[in-house]
Amino acid sequence: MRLQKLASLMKEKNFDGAVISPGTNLYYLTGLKIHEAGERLTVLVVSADGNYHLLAPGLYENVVRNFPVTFWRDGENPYHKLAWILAELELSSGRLLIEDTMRADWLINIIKLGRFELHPLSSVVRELRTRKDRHEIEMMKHAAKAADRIFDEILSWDLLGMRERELALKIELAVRELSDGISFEPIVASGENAANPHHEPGERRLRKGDMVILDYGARWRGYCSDITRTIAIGRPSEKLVEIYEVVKEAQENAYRAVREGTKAKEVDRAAREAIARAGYGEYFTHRTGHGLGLDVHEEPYIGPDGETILENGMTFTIEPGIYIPSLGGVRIEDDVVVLDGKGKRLTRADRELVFL
Ligand SMILES: CSCC[C@H](N)C(=O)N1CCC[C@H]1C(=O)O
Repeated sequence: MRLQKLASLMKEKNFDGAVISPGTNLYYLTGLKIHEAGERLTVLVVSADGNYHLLAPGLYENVVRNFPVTFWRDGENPYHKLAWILAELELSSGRLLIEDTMRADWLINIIKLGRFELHPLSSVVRELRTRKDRHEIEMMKHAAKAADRIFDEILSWDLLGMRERELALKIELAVRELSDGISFEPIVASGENAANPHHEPGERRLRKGDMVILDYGARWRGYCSDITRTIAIGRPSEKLVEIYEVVKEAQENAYRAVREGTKAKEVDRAAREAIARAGYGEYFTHRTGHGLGLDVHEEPYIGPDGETILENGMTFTIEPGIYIPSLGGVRIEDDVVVLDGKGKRLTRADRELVFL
């Protein structure tokens, strides 16, 4: 069904076909769970006429069923078989969409098989994926609930003296117990490390006076959640507590700015203005949010350049932050869906500052 939608979109936009390697687009379009297959060529070829054929390594002979497929075994040259599939689907030349994340060595060999004009698959598939249907939103609610429950669990742990990477591992285990897995490696950033938005958890132990950024997410049936809460260990400096309140207000303002018909950049502006008003504008160093779904970062991006007009069914994060070198940082993040014209939080863990 979704493959047929892709085919009609390709027709509409004058593309002849698509070559799709394993990843979230392949899963979204076919439901096939083919993990990144490493170096072994695995591609789905789809024509704008609605025909499609998978080329997969022999390892999948007992896995892929009821789907038009050709297998190749180790020792064979898979590109000979791919050339045959392209010819069968009348795609030996023309305007082709290529999966954005395809390995460069595959792409280089595919280019040699014909005379193509190549374009990124995302330029077309984004039109299908950015608005989630009811089933997708249910999956995302489930992933978000798991993230909320884990935050409550974290608050019951004895965090004082724990190393960042120990806490990250405990969060990862908790996520894995409640869901299908992590949506990305948890971030635990304490004290001055919290000034780095993408800090990699290390050996630092959590101590009194720290603000600690916790950023993690769960996956449910492929769909991601992504939550950030910042907690205090003991009593941090007055400046950090003030910063917390500024970020909380910025996050709330951005959330309230979410409306069907509003541009993504208006939501970003609402957060950015609150932070600038409080005098911390230069310390908010990233966009306000990003789309969320099968990928943890996808369209629509909620940044100062976000021209996407928000529509019902769009799902994204709102996660302003303030990061001050040598002092630390604060970020608060929720997942939001546009429903009935307004934003609705999917993650709902308490946003008041917790002092542990
Ligand atoms: C996929 S790792 C980062 C997850 C995090 N929630 C996140 O998306 N961000 C943290 C800082 C800003 C934002 C980002 O755009 O990377």
